[in-house]
Order: sequence, then C-alpha cells, then structure tokens
Amino acid sequence: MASSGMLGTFRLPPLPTIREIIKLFGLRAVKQLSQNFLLDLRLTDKIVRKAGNLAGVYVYEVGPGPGGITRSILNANIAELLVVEKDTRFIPGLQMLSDAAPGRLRIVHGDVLTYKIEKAFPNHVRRQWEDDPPNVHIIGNLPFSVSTPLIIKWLENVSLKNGPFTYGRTKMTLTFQKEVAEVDVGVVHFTPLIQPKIEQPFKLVEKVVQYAFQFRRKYCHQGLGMLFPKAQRLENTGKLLQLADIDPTLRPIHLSLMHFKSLCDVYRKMCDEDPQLFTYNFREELKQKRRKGQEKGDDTAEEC
Ligand SMILES: C[S@@+](CC[C@H](N)C(=O)[O-])C[C@H]1O[C@@H](n2cnc3c(N)ncnc32)[C@H](O)[C@@H]1O
Repeated sequence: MASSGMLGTFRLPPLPTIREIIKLFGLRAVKQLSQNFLLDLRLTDKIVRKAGNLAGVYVYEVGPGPGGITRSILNANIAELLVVEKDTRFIPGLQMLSDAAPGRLRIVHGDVLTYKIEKAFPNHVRRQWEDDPPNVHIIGNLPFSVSTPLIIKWLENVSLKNGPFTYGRTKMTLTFQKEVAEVDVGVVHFTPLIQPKIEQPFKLVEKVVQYAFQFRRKYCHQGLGMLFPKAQRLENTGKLLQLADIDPTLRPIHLSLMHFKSLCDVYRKMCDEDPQLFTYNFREELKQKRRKGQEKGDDTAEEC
C-alpha cells in the first residue's frame, strides 16, 4: 500500500497492462533507438522503491515510453509527475495514464537533452544547496546512447548548481541497461554532495578523466600522456604522475577518486603555468600532421 499522509493515498484505477498498451497502440520497440521496455509492474515497483519515499515529491521521469515506471511512480503518492518523451508514438498511451491520474501527470513531447526543467516545478520546492535535498527526484530508464551524454550534462549541472539542480541537491535514480534487449538493469542512485570531492572546474575534471580512460586496457600514463603536446610529453607526463604520486603502470580502472583528485590538482597547476596547455587536443595535433603529410604527398604522417 502506498503511504497516506496529508495528500491521501492514490492508486491508479484498473488499466490495460503495459503489454496490452503496446499492442493497442502498435508500439514496437525501435532497435535503432535502443528502445527496450520494462513490462513487469513488480520490477518497475522495485526500481521506484529504490528511489526511497516519494510521497509529496515532484518527480521528473525521462523517457517514459509505454509507461511502466510511470505507473509505479504514480502509485507512490507523489505530488506531481512530469514526463519527457521524444517518441510521439507513446503520447496517447501516456495520455491514458494522465486521464486515470487527474492533475498528477504532465506530459511533454520533447528531448531530455534540451528540455529546461529549471522552471517546471513550483518555487516553494527550492532548497539551499547546503540544506537537505529538495522534494524533487529524477527517475529514468534510458539507453546508454542517451544516458551517457545526459549524465555528463547533469554532472556539469551539479557543479554549476543549475538545470535540475536549481532546486538544490536533487536526487536521481537511474537504470542502466547492460545490453539492448537485456531485461537485467542496474539501478544507480545519486545524491549530489554539498562539497565536491574534487574542487576544480568540471571541464578540467572531465578532460582528465576522459584522457585517463583513452586507452582503458593500457597503463594510465599512456592516456594521460595525451594531455601534453608531443614535444614535452615524456617530461610532462612524468612530472604529472610524480607530483600526483601515482604509479604510471596502474590501469585506468584502478585509479581511485583520490588519484583523480591529485591528477586534477596537479594538472590545474600545470595549466596555470602554461595557459595554452588546457586547450591542447592531441587529435587536433594528429589531424594537422596528417594534413601536412598529405600536402607533401606523404601518407606516413607520424602518430601523436
Ligand atoms: C529504454 S526505453 C525505456 C522506456 C520505459 N521507461 C521503460 O522502462 O519501459 C527509453 C525511452 O526513452 C525515450 N527516449 C530516448 N531518447 C530520448 C530523449 N532524448 N528524450 C526523451 N526521451 C527519449 C525512448 O523513446 C524510450 O521511450
């Protein structure tokens, strides 16, 4: 049973099952869009329970599709649910849910990568960053192709306290599918920290992490070395790893959060000493070398 409290208990009335909705509206999953639907209400209830007590909470669901998770959220006594779905085919099925839950479900036909959530919920839910998290929660089951750029965008939003984090330290409960069409999903719960573990600009942290994982099966010095122009690569990579106190033969997956903190702090100092360093991009250097090689009729341009 959903909790009651001041809002009163709400349960959706009997509705066609998700399977029937899919049949009714001809909603075949589009493989190219990595669509894959959760049909079992017990599973979607379990995912939503991972979000904690949602009574009185404003929920933002990304990519509701035929509405399995949506139903479980609506049964959790929430204050309001806003869903953003890109594929028009799902809108009529979602509309049916909205009719069954008057005043509780808002449907937006749009793209979660561009949708501006910062004005969607009432002002009174906003909290100071240092306060407890606001009564706003993001929930979603998206394919990797969307969840990866979205998570990176949200992490940047956390660092800037904007987007969904204009409300405060908004919590997120997201499922990550291992493979397309695989029913197994991992549920990951995020709550932004009051104080970041790495106190450097997001773009710098992103660059260091991205480069460290450039060659994920090799030693970390190889990917990290690409942070530096070839002419000073050996010397600067040695300096970075030495000052950060990191064994160059560690693999990227064995680097801890504290390793990344040291790497980012040392790299920041190196960028402060050489203001052109941060904009250096080894791919650009490689492209220029290839271009020059082609101009000279030499297609054996040196690798960066
Ligand atoms: C993996 S399906 C999951 C559907 C549903 N949440 C479920 O669990 O059964 C992902 C859903 O996200 C939608 N989607 C994908 N990219 C999107 C985007 N950029 N903006 C909004 N919705 C998107 C798809 O159309 C699809 O409905």
